[in-house]
Amino acid sequence: MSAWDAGRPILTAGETRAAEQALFDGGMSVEALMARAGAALAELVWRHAGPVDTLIVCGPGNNGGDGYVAAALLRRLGMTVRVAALAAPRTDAARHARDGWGGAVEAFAESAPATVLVDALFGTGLTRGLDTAVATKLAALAAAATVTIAVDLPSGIATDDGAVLTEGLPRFDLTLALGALKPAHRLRPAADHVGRVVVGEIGIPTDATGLRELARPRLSAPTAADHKYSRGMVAVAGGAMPGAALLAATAAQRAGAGYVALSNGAGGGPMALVHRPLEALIDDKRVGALAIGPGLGRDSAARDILAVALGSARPLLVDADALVLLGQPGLKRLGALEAMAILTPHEGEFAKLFPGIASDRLSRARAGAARSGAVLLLKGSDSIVAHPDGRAVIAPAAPAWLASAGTGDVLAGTIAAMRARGLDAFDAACAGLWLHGEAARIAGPALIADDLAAALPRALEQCL
Ligand SMILES: NC(=O)C1=CN([C@@H]2O[C@H](COP(=O)(O)OP(=O)(O)OC[C@H]3O[C@@H](n4cnc5c(N)ncnc54)[C@H](O)[C@@H]3O)[C@@H](O)[C@H]2O)[C@H](O)CC1
Ligand SMILES: [K+]
Repeated sequence: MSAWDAGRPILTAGETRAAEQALFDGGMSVEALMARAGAALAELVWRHAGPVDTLIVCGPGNNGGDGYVAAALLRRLGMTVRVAALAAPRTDAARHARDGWGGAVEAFAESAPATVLVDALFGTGLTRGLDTAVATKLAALAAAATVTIAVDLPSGIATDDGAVLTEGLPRFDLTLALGALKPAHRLRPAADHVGRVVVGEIGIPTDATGLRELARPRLSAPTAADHKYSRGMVAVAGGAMPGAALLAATAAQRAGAGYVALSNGAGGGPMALVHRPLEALIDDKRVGALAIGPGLGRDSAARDILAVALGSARPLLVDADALVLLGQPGLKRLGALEAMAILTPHEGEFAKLFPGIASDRLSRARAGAARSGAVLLLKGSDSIVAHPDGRAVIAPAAPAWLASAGTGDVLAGTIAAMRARGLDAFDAACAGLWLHGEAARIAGPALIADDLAAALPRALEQCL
């Protein structure tokens, strides 16, 4: 199974509508689908909040409809549940759901708080931020509640690009993603508001999506037939700053590569690290990944080293300074390489390499991959891996302790080890990203990049 198949599907608002439409075309009614969504919501509220007083706030669309259905089911379970509406239902299905509730409907603006707040104001149909009075009231109800649950999405975030359109939007404890995850559940800043996300399976088809969540890679342990080269040989092209290249090389070793060689190193590092000139490495067909960028520097020597790497036939991982030096001519050469390259820019490096791509992070990562013909990993607290064919993977938020010097070098070395063990460029970037995030969780607070490399074997263990 590739990294692609393993991850949970993520659907945009348009893809969700199309997937629902496929069910309707097959003879299902909107009401029947809403009944499933409402049942999933009622079960979630019952399981996570228990029989305490609950307020469900409903909007005019089908998100509100889900709320009415759940209210009726929870009342049947004996729960004390109240419903408040922002406006009367505007869809047939939502009207049908409100009729099924049949109980009192309070005015949203005047509704009193409850222990559990369920936000069914707006979901994928949100077209703009909440009006100030609505946002203020929602925030007050959330602040007074003990448990806050959002239906599909917290009302006030954009489904597809992760933007928060509403000031003062509460951070919910739980979000029930209906049918599938949406980009906003994983892209920041929206993802900061969703809390724990539970996917409610309502039977919509999800296989047509081009976007998935990063999943734990499945990696095999070496067998008796393996030797150091078959486990993966990594070359790291060092430069002016030996520490960063050493970190990348050490990470490649700790991520399971059987043989790691560093060029232009200043010596030092693990005794098992081999020091060899770049010229000797680029013609060595056993080298399954050549990482360039960490510690490369930006001087003329760095340019020469990059030119040598670009002229080699080894699968490349281009990071840090090498991304900055690459420029447009380098980018063109990358796309023509036989082995697909991997680029690992952070936002600043991305902006230099791809001037004029101003959009949300997901679209930027996809456009960068398409333009370069390489797999592009856009680093950040919500890292994205994009393939030139349009597929993309979003990583769940990584520990913020990763924001420290050298952690990017460790990521580069980890991905290089995955590439050298035989994974394709996309799977290698995904696997390395997962291991890196897990190593950060293992290393814990105040980690330094060295700790991260040291924690990689324990992260790797979870993938065997
Ligand atoms: N489509 C289905 O069959 C099912 C959908 N499910 C749930 O429905 C929502 C999406 O429903 P939809 O009716 O398309 O949109 P919303 O309920 O999110 O709201 C649309 C409604 O609100 C108006 N509107 C939009 N933004 C604002 C705003 N800022 N202020 C005021 N009004 C606004 C807009 O004009 C429309 O009238 C999905 O998330 C699921 O929860 C079910 O899961 C299954 C069936
Ligand atoms: K909602």
